[in-house]
Amino acid sequence: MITRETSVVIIGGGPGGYEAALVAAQLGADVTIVEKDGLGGAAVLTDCVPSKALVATADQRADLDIAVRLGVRLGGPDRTAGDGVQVKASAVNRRILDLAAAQSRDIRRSLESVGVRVIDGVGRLVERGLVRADTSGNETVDVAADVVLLATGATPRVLPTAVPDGERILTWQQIYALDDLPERLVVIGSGVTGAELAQAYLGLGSAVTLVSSRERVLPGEDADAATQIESVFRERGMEVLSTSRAQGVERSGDGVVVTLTDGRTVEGSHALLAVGSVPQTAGLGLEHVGVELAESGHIAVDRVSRTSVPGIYAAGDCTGVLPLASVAAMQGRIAMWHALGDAVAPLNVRGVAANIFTDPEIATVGIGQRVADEMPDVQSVLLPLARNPRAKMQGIDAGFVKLFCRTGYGTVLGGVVVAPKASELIFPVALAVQNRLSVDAVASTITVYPSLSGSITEAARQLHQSE
Ligand SMILES: Cc1cc2nc3c(=O)[nH]c(=O)nc-3n(C[C@H](O)[C@H](O)[C@H](O)COP(=O)(O)OP(=O)(O)OC[C@H]3O[C@@H](n4cnc5c(N)ncnc54)[C@H](O)[C@@H]3O)c2cc1C
Ligand SMILES: NC(=O)c1ccc[n+]([C@@H]2O[C@H](COP(=O)([O-])OP(=O)(O)OC[C@H]3O[C@@H](n4cnc5c(N)ncnc54)[C@H](O)[C@@H]3O)[C@@H](O)[C@H]2O)c1
Repeated sequence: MITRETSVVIIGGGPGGYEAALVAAQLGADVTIVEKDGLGGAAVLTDCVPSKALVATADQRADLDIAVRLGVRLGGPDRTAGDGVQVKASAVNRRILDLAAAQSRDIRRSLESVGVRVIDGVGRLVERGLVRADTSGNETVDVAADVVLLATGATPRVLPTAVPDGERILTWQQIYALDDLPERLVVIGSGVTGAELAQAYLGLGSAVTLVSSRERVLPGEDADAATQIESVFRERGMEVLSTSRAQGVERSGDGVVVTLTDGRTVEGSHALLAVGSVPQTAGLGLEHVGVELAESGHIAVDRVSRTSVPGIYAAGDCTGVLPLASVAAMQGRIAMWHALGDAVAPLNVRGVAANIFTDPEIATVGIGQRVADEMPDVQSVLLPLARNPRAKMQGIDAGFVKLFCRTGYGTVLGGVVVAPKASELIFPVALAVQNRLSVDAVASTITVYPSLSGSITEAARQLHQSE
């Protein structure tokens, strides 16, 4: 039985930390959260939320191009969508920062409303069961803890030869301070962050060069999806430099020069580093209590978020399990359910739906092509969206639905959707994967006509397993 005296101290107020705090408060614990930059964490203030708001702005402009293809004329008979449409970066960025700040305030309000004590400051472990916070008001506060949750996130990786200056050599956390749109942006790194932001700036009107260290962009993703997105990038005028690694970036007059490892150089007005993240574990006092780190520097945890030290849990990007806000939040909740004796199921990353907010979006759940290729009893089908009647009406010419199922049984094991708003379309596939539904169960569900989700039931129909 939990008593009010169970003291939970959480270091880090991102999704991993604040969602855990809400659960711990609900279970009757005495909860303190220590956050140094702002509630909501990097997810809300600099990473996930601002980037998705920027993408939403770019999408509005891209929709104008579709409108013109559908016969809409703007401003006169010969005007194309791009004519006269301008993006005011300062207004876009102001809106994004305001939106992030408002979300951070909402999170503070909801935490305080359930009695969570919020300390604005830097937290660290002094010994097992004791957290010290150096507050923004220059005080030192010690809080005794029966349970500690470390949810300190990660920070952008920077190259020693490309030191961000916040003006022209930028991390993704610094782009919202710009007053003007970069005229010629060089994005270094074609992982999810690089791909999303490169396309967003292209859509807003910047000339963009993407420096991709691999043969294709989004190397970790479904190859069919990544190949299609790279084609879209190139068709819309992005310069993609494949198998190119940045050696360093230097300022040069009013711009930057990016030197590649093969000696070539790329000039731009700005460079954006999107070369991954490093876990934020330095200075946390982990060595005082013996919390083990993995070789990558992440805090090692099991599927119920336990570290190597009893009573100390960790969640989110500092664990490196799967760097998504949704997963961080679930790891944090699981930690509290486990620590406070509530019913808990271990984290299942296979059921996690994820989305890349390019245009079109790429949404995935369950097994992917790579795993499917290694399993002898998996069947798959890929249906291009171009054949879908709704897609034709909406002027959608790229995208597809791919489904994986177990041969014989027909159980849905995974799927990939490449489409506008794929993040919404993946839900029925996620529901099928999570609940082990068969392709026949999906196929027998009547969808709206015409709708993009019709392609999901059609793919399921094509995977019907005959006796
Ligand atoms: C550009 C970008 C876009 C993304 N988009 C998405 C998306 O669309 N969907 C998605 O699911 N995920 C997305 N992610 C990933 C997502 O942002 C992270 O998985 C998520 O932020 C992890 O949450 P967290 O709580 O672990 O850490 P964070 O959100 O980083 O929060 C950790 C907090 O801890 C604080 N902290 C650190 N050390 C201390 C200390 N010693 N004392 C006090 N406070 C401390 C930090 O200041 C920070 O506020 C994106 C990531 C990036 C980089
Ligand atoms: N929509 C979303 O949910 C979303 C968005 C952004 C990030 N994220 C999360 O964050 C994780 C990390 O993504 P990320 O893109 O920030 O990092 P990443 O590590 O996945 O990608 C960084 C890329 O930069 C490349 N790179 C490294 N050094 C380079 C160099 N010198 N020159 C050129 N390229 C170089 C790497 O090869 C890699 O492909 C994702 O896997 C995802 O979980 C999620």
